[in-house]
Amino acid sequence: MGGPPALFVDHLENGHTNGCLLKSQDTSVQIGDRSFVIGGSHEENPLFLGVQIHDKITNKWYVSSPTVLGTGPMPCKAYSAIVLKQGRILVIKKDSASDDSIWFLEVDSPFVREQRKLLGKEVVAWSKGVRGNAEKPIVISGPSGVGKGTLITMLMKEFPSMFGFSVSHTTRSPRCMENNGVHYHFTDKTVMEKEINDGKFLEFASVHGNLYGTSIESVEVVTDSGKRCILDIDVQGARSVKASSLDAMFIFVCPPSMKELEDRLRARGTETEEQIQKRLRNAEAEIRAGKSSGIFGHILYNDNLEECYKSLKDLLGINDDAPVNGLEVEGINLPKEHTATKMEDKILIQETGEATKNNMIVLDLSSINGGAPGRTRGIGLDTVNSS
Ligand SMILES: Nc1ncnc2c1ncn2[C@@H]1O[C@H](COP(=O)(O)OP(=O)(O)OP(=O)(O)O)[C@@H](O)[C@H]1O
Ligand SMILES: Nc1nc2c(ncn2[C@@H]2O[C@H](COP(=O)(O)O)[C@@H](O)[C@H]2O)c(=O)[nH]1
Repeated sequence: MGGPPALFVDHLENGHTNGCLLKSQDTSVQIGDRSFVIGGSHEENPLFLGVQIHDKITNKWYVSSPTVLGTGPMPCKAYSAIVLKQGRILVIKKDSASDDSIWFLEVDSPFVREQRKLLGKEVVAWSKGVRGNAEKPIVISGPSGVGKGTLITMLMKEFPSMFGFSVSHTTRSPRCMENNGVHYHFTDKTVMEKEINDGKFLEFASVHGNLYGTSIESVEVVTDSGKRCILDIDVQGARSVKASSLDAMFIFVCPPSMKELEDRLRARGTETEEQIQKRLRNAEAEIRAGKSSGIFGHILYNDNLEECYKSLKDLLGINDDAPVNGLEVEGINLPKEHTATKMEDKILIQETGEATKNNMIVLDLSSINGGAPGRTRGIGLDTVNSS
């Protein structure tokens, strides 16, 4: 984005900071002692909308743009920006596609504060606004070899358009039947560590001697396709997700016995004897944590596979009559030219310009949930004729 134009500073110094359009395509909002200027393109990724911060007390711009977490919106002609509670800014893109019009920029939400502490730098996070209440993502954990992957494969095969798998990153080598980008994103430790440091991961953990992690993008890709996202991750990762705002359902899968777990791991034939021993040692601690940590709302025993699969479907509220198709992703169509006004938890969007039909769109934000990393769900939408 380069240095901010003097025009910005003038406007900020003159106090025209709350939702006021600075240039045809730039908007600034003030939260506490800081102004957030939204516009142009991001310093490191020109495909994304830029964000810069101005400190009112020192009257100085932050030297570099904040680290941006999550996939942000692409730049467009103009934006409205409205300050919400909990350090969030609602960003409405003008003249954009219906699946790309509503975004939330978190500048001081609990997630952003935690990430700022963790990464030791200034951070903001984007999440796209989604209409209605999509079903919660599902986190499935359990010791290696218990059958998580088998159960997930069965679910995805039976309901291909209802569920989508969050493809994790890992530093372990691929097994012979595994494909990059399908089973995992296979990567190098140094590359993955850099990406973790850049805030690209929702969670990560060292598991059985390798690094594994769920990128924010992996979850977003599934959510955007309208499918319910499934994460197959270990207990440490589940703990991190529980602490995030993903608002997921947590399921732990137990083996019928340690002997059976060992037999399954051996029969799978994918690990060396040394790796099997390591996985079995870790399994005991994982099962203890799975049962007692309070992370998991549901525990399944995978003894008989068909019975366990049926219990999983019951838990997820699907049975043989369930629709095979996933949810339609409903867009939010906004007039090209409009003004946006906040009234408590509602945003009134009034069409302007010559072709106005006196239609007002009301965005109801009273039930929004989720947020960065991922999507902000639960936006209500109403159209009112104001003539
Ligand atoms: N109920 C079951 N009875 C017998 N064998 C099973 C059962 N469930 C799964 N298996 C077998 O156990 C092996 C391990 O299953 P799977 O690979 O799904 O485990 P996982 O929990 O995903 O392991 P990891 O965490 O290492 O990825 C596979 O060979 C699978 O076919
Ligand atoms: N914390 C995370 N754990 C993950 C992730 N992806 C997989 N896993 C867990 O690792 C073990 C081993 O998997 P394997 O494929 O090597 O057998 C297993 O328990 C998975 O649940 C992740 O992204 N984050």
